[in-house]
Amino acid sequence: MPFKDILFAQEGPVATITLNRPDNYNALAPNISSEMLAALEMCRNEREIRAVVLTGSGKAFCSGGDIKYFEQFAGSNPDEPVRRLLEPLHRVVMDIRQMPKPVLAAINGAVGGAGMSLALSCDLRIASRQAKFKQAYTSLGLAPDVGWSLWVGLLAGFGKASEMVFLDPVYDAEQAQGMGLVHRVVEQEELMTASGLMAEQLARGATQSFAIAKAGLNHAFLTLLERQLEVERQGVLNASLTGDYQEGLEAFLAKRKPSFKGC
Ligand SMILES: CC(C)(COP(=O)(O)OP(=O)(O)OC[C@H]1O[C@@H](n2cnc3c(N)ncnc32)[C@H](O)[C@@H]1OP(=O)(O)O)[C@@H](O)C(=O)NCCC(=O)NCCSC(=O)/C=C1/CC=CC=CO1
Repeated sequence: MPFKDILFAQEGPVATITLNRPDNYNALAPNISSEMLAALEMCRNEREIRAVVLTGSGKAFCSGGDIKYFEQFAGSNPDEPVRRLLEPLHRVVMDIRQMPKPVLAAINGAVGGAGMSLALSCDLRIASRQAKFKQAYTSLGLAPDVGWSLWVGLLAGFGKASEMVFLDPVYDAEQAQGMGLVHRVVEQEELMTASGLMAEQLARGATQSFAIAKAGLNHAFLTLLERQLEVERQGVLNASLTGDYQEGLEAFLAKRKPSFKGC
């Protein structure tokens, strides 16, 4: 299947999906999510595939929602791009969680907003030492979505989730590992080798056993996911109607600090 915004490769039992919009730091617009859905379906249906790697091309893993796409709707329909993006992205996250095979995020660089949600929805994460992590939503005048509040709350805890929401620091890979957001940190040049080796180990594992165990983990920890996605959907739509979001958008595009008014 020809893809425009992702690359798809299969080597034996390991499939690799690469987000491939490097000029926009692999930002998420509707087409890239649709292509991820198609690639995930192939991974699910192809019996030979027993492990999936998700990574990004260039300097970023994924910078979240595509701010240049949001800009096209600024003013008249500010919530429209959020609506258009959320529907396929929610399905991507559900498909990753319901994939009866392990999904490994190979985090090659910057991660922001919904890009973090995407990485955290995977089963395992290896990060390059050059990776950096930013919540990003609230600095844009939006609110976390795509399961972000659930993932970060579960993995890093309520305190760190609050720090990220209110202060929006940029964490490096070691800090992210210390918080439980990534499992391993390796040198940039070793990332794809280390990820490939881990994926091969996963692909040699008891795939049916992994599928049953993953369903059990989902049931124990993620029964709230669908409800959380709905709460976040409503939240980010409400936030997208504020003046502060307009300001956040303009400030990002003008490469300046936003001046929020609180409304
Ligand atoms: C922290 C960063 C991710 C990385 O910082 P840095 O390494 O300093 O890189 P920059 O110089 O800032 O950026 C490099 C170029 O990439 C462009 N870019 C970066 N992020 C985006 C983006 N999200 N959309 C479009 N383009 C992006 C940036 O303009 C630079 O291009 P030029 O060289 O041409 O100028 C940092 O980049 C950062 O903080 N990015 C923004 C993160 C962000 O705000 N993401 C959106 C959060 S909201 C979100 O994810 C929301 C939704 C909402 C609704 C539905 C669905 C999904 O998400």
